[in-house]
Amino acid sequence: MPQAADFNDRMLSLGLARVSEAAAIACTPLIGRGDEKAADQAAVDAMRTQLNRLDIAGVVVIGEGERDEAPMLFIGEEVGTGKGPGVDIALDPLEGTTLTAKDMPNALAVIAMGPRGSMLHAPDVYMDKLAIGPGFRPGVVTLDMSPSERVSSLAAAKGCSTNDITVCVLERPRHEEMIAEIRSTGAAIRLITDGDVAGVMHTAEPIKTGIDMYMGSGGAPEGVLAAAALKCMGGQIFGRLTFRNDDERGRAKKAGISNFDRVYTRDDMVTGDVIFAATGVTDGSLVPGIKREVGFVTAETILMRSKTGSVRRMVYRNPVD
Ligand SMILES: O=P(O)(O)OC[C@H]1O[C@](O)(COP(=O)(O)O)[C@@H](O)[C@@H]1O
Ligand SMILES: [Mn+2]
Repeated sequence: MPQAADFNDRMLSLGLARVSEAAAIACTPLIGRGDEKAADQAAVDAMRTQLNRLDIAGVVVIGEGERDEAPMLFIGEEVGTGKGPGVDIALDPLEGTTLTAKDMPNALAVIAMGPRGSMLHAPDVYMDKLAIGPGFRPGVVTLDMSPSERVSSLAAAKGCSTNDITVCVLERPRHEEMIAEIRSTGAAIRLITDGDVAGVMHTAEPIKTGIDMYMGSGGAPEGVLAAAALKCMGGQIFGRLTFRNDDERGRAKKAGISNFDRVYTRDDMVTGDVIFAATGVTDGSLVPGIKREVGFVTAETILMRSKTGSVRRMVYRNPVD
């Protein structure tokens, strides 16, 4: 099998865009139809078909779950034609199933690819996350700081008041205390109902999105995908796995994790070069969603490579029946 040195990300990245594109387009008839499962299934099927056309010897590292609970794109599944470089794949065919079912903003089809062995095998548990965009010294905010310390430290680094900071947070009962503490600093909070991959990515383009920092817990798999995105866009992300019970600790052990308290940096989660593609399903601040007009469907993909920091936006318009 060709090794990491053969990871030709220039050409592979173009193929990757077709994969997220196919997943997003497959959701088209299911946007706003109230059926999360059907939307997710459509995205998974389309992503898998397209992924298997790529000349890679891929292994799904971040996928739809373990083999027994996910019929397709399960963790460990081999994908691609097998006739190319050995690669790790992280994917979330529909990141924001509920957002899609309700036609709310920021649902994405997401995939990232790196050389074999370069991505954290994150179990399907929660991860406490903290992210900021590019241009700050390492450690200006850390997971060990309290939420208010993070806001103050970031404001000092930006040379602004805490009132000028906006933090993005998933609206969940588990975040109530954190939200109250952030509010006590005078910072603004952009509450999102779902979709923390987009939430984290928003910190990398603060002028466009108005978001300076992301914090709170969400899926660990989404943490690795967000780390892949920030590796391309610039920015810092920290993640610490959190466990609610022994079953979840067992999942982590099975994934090869022994230190349960470890704080993972962006480059711990994604250790090598990575390429990242996300196609908008519903309209978002970073990428527009699928558009339908009679006879046509249009999809927009953001495609990025960490090696060069290049960002491509690809608009695809295709006739449909
Ligand atoms: O809804 P929970 O259990 O708080 O989990 C949060 C996770 O779910 C999401 O909001 C949506 O993920 P899916 O649409 O892939 O299920 C993620 O962005 C986030 O990491
Ligand atoms: Mn998701």
